[in-house]
Amino acid sequence: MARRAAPPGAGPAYYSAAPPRRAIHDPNESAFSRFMREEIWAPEKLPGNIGILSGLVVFFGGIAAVRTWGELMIPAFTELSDKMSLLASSRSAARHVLVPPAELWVSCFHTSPSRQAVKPKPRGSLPPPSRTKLVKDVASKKWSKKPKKSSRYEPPPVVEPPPKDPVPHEGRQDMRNNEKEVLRMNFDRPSRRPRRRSETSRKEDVGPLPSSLSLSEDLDRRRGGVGRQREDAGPSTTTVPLKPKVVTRLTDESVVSSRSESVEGLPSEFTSPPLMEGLLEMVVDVLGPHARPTPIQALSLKHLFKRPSPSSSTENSPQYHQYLLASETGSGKSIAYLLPLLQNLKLSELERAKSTSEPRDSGNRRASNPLSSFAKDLLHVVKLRVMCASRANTQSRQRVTASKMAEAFENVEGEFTVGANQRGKTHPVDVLVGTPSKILEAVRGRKWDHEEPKFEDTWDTEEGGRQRRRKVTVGEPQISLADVEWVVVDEADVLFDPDFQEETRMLLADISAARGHPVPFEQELDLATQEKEPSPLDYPFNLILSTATVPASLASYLDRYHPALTRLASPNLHHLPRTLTTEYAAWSGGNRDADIEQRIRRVWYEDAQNGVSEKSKILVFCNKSARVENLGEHLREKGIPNVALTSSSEERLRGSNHHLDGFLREKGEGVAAKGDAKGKSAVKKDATEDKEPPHVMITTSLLSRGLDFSPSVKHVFIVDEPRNLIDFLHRAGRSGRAGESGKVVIFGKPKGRGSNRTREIRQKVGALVA
Ligand SMILES: Nc1ncnc2c1ncn2[C@@H]1O[C@H](COP(=O)(O)OP(=O)(O)OP(=O)(O)O)[C@@H](O)[C@H]1O
Repeated sequence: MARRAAPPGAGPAYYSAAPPRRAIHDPNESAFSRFMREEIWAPEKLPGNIGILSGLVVFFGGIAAVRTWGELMIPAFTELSDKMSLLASSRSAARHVLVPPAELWVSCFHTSPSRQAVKPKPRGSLPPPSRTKLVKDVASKKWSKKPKKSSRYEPPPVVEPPPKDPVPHEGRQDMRNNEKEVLRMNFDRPSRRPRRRSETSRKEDVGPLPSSLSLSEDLDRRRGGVGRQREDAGPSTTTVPLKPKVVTRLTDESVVSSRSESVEGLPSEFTSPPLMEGLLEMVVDVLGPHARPTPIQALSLKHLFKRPSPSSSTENSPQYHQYLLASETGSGKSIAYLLPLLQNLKLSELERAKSTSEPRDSGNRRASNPLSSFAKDLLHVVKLRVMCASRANTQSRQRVTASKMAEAFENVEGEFTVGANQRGKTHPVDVLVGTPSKILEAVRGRKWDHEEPKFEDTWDTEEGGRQRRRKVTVGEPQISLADVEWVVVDEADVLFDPDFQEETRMLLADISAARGHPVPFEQELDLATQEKEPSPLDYPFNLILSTATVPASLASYLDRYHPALTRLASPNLHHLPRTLTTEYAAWSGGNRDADIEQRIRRVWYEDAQNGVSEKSKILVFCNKSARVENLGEHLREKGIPNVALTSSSEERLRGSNHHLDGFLREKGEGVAAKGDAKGKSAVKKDATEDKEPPHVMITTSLLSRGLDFSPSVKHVFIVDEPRNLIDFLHRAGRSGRAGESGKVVIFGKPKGRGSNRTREIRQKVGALVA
């Protein structure tokens, strides 16, 4: 490169003051020292390099520190995490959705490790979380020496399986199956609301119908030996000629399906014998000349008309039997138990009259059951006297006058005359009908169970006045049960459910005591419990239990306390009547009352299309009283007269039947003045005569049992989901009775939210179709 020339006149200063800056290369200098000199230590680059270098040191130092810290800490955190299963529900939900490290973090963040060592406490008792404490504790753990990991593979320690239960819990699996079954059977959704007592007690109902309702033969086999004992005992060991392995679960597919096959070998007609002439006459009168016995009646004709042989039954130890009659709704169970009962009463009365000159009226009841009008219908010829223990006939409501009693006994056939009960005379009655509580009241005296002290009492009130408690007078017993020979418990599943079982058992025990053979009575008895050793109840009278459904609690009670019970079951038990069809109606998504109204109008339109002159009667079931009232109001506004009946309805509180009379009367017929629910005994015609009778009755499960609406009611609407399948069977069973056609319409949501539920119900109802 050419050197620049010095300006003219420039001296040596020029050269020293501004020498051109250029590197002086040492030819021996290494590349590294040159790089360090020029790139690192060069004054203009040095500050930047120092910055980069310190950054790198911090970065790698940090990684190393975190790694060491992590190695030490993660086992500690894992341990903590395991112990932190006490997480509250929200956090435990987080555990399930978060990936493990996050889970660890969540756990650590919320819980103090000092709590981990102690047993998890229930939520709510934990103190507020303390993160500071966690850090402190973890810090102390950090310094504890970690055992060095061996490079050699060591197999994990062998964990011995826990020893098996020395005594296996019998039935545990069954219980689990049972629970599943309960879930399957139950229409109820799980609810967080605490159950009220009545709801809890109804829980029994929602249980599975038992597989234990097998016929007696099957039952004996399972018990191993009971059958033998019973064989010795005499005729009560009769087995049922239906398929011996009938197992009646609601969803059991193996239930006998062919009626003709199942009634083989049973009487196919009402004949005399076994019926006595007068009774046969009455059956023909009530049911018509072509009536054939239903399966349960055929079973009754075969087994319940056997009179104990003189050898097995003596004056001092007569032979008594226990029967269960179980068959679907509307299958004629009332006749099945009334015929043998009435015939037996009549025959024993005739026998007694032959052997002694004792007058007929002993003043005591000889049978007790909760059904009267039907019995009265049957008794025109055989002349037995029936009385109904209801509010109208007992002193619990108001003073009974001779005229009131005369009214109450107006329909009693035979020689019965109303006596002056008030003057201490007795009322001879052959059949007493009533609820256990009403009969107990008549037996023990009015207000026998009153909890208030039976004396007058006064005390000072807070306001300074004096309060007076009225004296409670326990009434005189009105009847004696010493002569009771037959007891029928109709709707046995209800009368032995937790709400009523105590009164029912108490009444049975009272009758036994009155007859001089007391039986043990436990006030607080859980019928479903298997804990106690059962002591069979041997009542000194004939006992018939009648029911359309047998819940698990009843089956287990009968198995344990009534081993000698003869179980007679129709093949269609726990199914809908065969003549009942099911239909599903969809909510439109708008006003549900309007949907129901539309469906009602459709029924009547179809009636008109089919040439039916009288509109069909429709029974609508809701779950709540408020819903009943609202729907009633809506229909009334739309010009559909109806009867809305709830437990708090005025008429019901008065104990009157007129609401039913109004619904069941035909056009041109007046409302019954008194007595008969069907209005048959209406003599007085009234202003309602020319009015269009209501064709719709809306109610709750209040009317789902025991009432025979046939043949008036052909349509049942189920607008709210019933509590369980048993409830459904009883509601639907108000129609399609005694071989009459009927239809049950079930409302539900076909799509959208709630449609799964509808599908589920449809499936369950489908399983009930015979
Ligand atoms: N053999 C028969 N032939 C024709 N009709 C009958 C016969 N037996 C009973 N009935 C009629 O069947 C109807 C229903 O009878 P009942 O009330 O006894 O049935 P149920 O089985 O007790 O019903 P639920 O379980 O619902 O109380 C009655 O109207 C009765 O007159």
